[in-house]
Amino acid sequence: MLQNLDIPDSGTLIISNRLPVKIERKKSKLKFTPSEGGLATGLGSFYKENGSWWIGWPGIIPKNEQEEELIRQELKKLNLIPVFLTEKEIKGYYEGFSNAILWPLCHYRPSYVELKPEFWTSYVEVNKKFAAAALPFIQEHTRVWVHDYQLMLVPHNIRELKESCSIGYFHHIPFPPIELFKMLPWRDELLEGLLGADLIGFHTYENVDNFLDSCSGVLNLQNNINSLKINGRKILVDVFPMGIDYEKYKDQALDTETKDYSKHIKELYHNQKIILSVDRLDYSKGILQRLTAFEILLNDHPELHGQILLYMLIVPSRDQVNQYKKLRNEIDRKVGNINAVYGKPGWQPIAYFYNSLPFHALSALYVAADVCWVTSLYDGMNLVAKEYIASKQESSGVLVISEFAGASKELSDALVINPYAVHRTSRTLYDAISMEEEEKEDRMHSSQAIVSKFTVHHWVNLFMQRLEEIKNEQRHELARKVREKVETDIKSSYNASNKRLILLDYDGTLVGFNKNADKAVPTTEVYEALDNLSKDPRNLVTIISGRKYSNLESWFGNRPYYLIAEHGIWSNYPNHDWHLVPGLSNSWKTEVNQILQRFTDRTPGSSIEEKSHSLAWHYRKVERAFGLRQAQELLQELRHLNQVLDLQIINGDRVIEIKNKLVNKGKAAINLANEIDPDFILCIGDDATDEDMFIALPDSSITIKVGDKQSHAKYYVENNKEVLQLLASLGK
Ligand SMILES: Nc1ncnc2c1ncn2[C@@H]1O[C@H](COP(=O)(O)OP(=O)(O)O[C@H]2O[C@H](CO)[C@@H](O)[C@H](O)[C@H]2O)[C@@H](O)[C@H]1O
Ligand SMILES: O=P(O)(O)OC[C@H](O)CO
Repeated sequence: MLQNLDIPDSGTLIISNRLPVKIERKKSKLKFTPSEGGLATGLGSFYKENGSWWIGWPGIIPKNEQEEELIRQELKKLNLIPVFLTEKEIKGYYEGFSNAILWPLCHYRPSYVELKPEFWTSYVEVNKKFAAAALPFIQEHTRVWVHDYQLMLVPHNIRELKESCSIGYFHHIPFPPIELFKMLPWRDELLEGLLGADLIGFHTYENVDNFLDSCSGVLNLQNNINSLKINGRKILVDVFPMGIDYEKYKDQALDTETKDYSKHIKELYHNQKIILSVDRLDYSKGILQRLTAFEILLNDHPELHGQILLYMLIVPSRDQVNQYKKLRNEIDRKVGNINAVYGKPGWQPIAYFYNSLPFHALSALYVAADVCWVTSLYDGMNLVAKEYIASKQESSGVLVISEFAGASKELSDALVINPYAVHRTSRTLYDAISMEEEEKEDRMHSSQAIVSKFTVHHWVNLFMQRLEEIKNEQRHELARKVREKVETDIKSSYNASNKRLILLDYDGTLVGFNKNADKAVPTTEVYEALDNLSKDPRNLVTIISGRKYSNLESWFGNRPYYLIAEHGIWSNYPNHDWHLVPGLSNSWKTEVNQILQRFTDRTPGSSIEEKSHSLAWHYRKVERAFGLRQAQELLQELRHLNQVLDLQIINGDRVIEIKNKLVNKGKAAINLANEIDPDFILCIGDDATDEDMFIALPDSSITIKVGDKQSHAKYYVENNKEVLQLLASLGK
């Protein structure tokens, strides 16, 4: 058994379902070959260079312990650590949950999903098995990189036991829209599993969006510029389009052996334009649609008979999963049919191969092909497209790629198709075959500029850089968090002072939010904490809120502390009589109210609150995503109007408030501070409006934000419970 690997700082512990090497038993001998599949081909060529190690399944069930040990030792030489799966685990975890639930769901095939609870049980167990296999090699400083949908629970499994290590996760396939993801009975667990990571990456922006939508819709997590907060830990979600090892494909294409083999292929199919497709056998690759489009081309262009060839290379994949078995039969039938109908002596329109090719042979095919044709119905990235481009060093060619492959977003000089539109696709294929040399070269050169820059090395570096950045941010955040040390410092300056101003926001700071604002009433703990503080004559406790003064008066009117309402418009300092800041106009209200009314009529669940000198549009009860969208539109309209009215528009927590610019919490707080001239100021708030106080108060003030958002406050606490704990501890 391996123990305590010495992974250098430059290295990473990679964990994926499949190792980049697969082992097969051929005539009772073990054969080690490179795995197919995007992740293995992408990272497999260079992970060892920086001292990384890779944990995964070698694709074989050892006959006995002796064989298992032999495999371990052989793999160890390649920096690989095997996780062996039993037949039952392969059925339940790999073929079942991974490839009969997650794969079809992520590729928009809900009807292929087999929601069997036993698949989930196996998935949970095997994810634990992978995490357990990794744990002995993980120190607190180790960088762990988990890959793909088969291991979505592993980040959480590792995080539970290794709190501070860096964990990245990359999802190589699409992430479905929330409507599909929500179908899964285990949706919460899967998301929570991923959120054990510090950085979560996807190939495209669309996937990032879908994932964040699910986090918000399923777990009710709000994101802030692609970052999420879990148990006080900040997590980043970002786009990292994967590249290929460009130099490797380029060099292989220029190799003499490759060129000779490519020439041989050309001679074999002399006078025929070779249209190449290369994929794993998978319904997501649009193989049937491709065959239909090719048939249409043959039908519409009899003059091309004998002049073109579809060279279709398919690598066997997941052949024990129902939908894959069916697909294989359908492809066999369709290819046979097209060849039978259109073929003639000396020419078959389709050359179909169902096997895996060694690298040099694949490279020769790329070199020989006049067109590379990618028809994915949905594909995370599609590396074949990029491999083809890298291989076109001395020969020309055209890439025809589906708009549903992630790679199409980068390769704008390729011919982009909708593979479902089979007639149009066949016409695009015709254009590709007949394209002028000059245009081919132009398009290929621009594509090469992109593929050679955004390589797999670039991808790894970028991902690791972002992982380090987020870890640094987490460390920084930790220092800002009010914990034992910070609390002791606050207490000692509190104890050393004689005139203390304590400014407290109300909603989100002293009490939690409630969908019904009237129900967010003060709790016994709130009264206790504030009463306790007020007992000390050196303290001036002040609640400073956006609420109407009537609200504050009804809850706290009989208390010794002071109240400031409507962001500073009303105050009962110094004699507990309410008074208004003079000179404020309300003439703007009618016009703004009309706009708010229009949005309220269009947005079920939203409401308008009229205060004496402000208007607030609440959307806490509106379906989250819809509410946010409506709020964006409303903000835009209000800002436009505000060019004339010159009001303050506050984008708060599920509320947009419009008020006179002359008053804000910052001005109210500093005015009060100037009047009483305290030697200690504590100010706590959670909202955008509280930022005005954090900015306006003197630097010596202790400012605390509730919830760790971007803030001008010096410190933060997680929630209102922590606020009350802190206040209670000061009162002691
Ligand atoms: N017959 C054959 N012989 C030898 N090699 C063969 C072969 N057929 C295919 N391959 C190789 O297998 C790889 C396939 O990678 P793809 O990106 O095209 O799809 P895949 O679905 O496996 O990858 C998943 O991961 C990748 C990487 O993230 C995403 O691009 C993709 O969308 C996602 O589904 C290529 O490197 C290709 O060269
Ligand atoms: O053959 P599989 O099932 O390991 O799939 C390989 C693909 O790269 C999955 O992303």
